[in-house]
Amino acid sequence: MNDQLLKLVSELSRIGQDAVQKGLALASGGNLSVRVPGADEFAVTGAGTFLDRLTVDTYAVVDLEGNVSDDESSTRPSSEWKLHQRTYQARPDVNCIIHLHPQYAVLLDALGHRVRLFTLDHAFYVKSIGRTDFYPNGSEELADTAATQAASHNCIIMGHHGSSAIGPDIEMAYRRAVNMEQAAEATYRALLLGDTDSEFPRAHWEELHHA
Ligand SMILES: C[C@H](O)[C@@H](O)[C@@H](O)C(=O)COP(=O)(O)O
Repeated sequence: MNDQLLKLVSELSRIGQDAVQKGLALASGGNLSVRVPGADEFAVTGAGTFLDRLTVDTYAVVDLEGNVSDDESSTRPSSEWKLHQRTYQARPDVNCIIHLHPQYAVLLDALGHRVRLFTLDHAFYVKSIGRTDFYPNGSEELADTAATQAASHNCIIMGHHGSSAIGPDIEMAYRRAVNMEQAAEATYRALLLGDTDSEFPRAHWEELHHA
């Protein structure tokens, strides 16, 4: 791993810790990846790794063709490496992918409810949410469907499974991931209160995204 990628990996490892503290992934659930902007390879967490126990040795380096670099360590890449690879192929502007298991977002989606955006930050960071049906982890179908959704959404709910949040850098991808789950929790509470349609005012939507 070159120095630039090493620096990004240590920043990403801190995000993994935070995500676990927030309950967005349990045990070895979830996987994270990052690349140096413009690079044709990315570092992805290893299969079965706990996101709050990441070190440089728990990452694998994979190129955009799917070749795993074997000169660094014997770490096997996440079972979801194709999800990361296909998303980077679909979005050259994206340099970080955060796959977590946020419970409110997944539950609402499984029950057929749309996650609504209520606050300025939900609307600004999340903007829109794509979704996929359930496909097994590591499958071509999951990787391809999520990458197709990523062409028009920065946040995706993977049915009965988890989420994928993407961004030009680690901070933006994580802001999107946590705001999507906060919006999902707010939607859940709104439904408990009997509200089925409130959300961030459309009148302010345009100015928000063209500011
Ligand atoms: C069954 C896995 O936990 C699945 O949910 C996968 O998507 C995941 O989050 C972690 O898989 P890896 O440890 O292979 O990254």
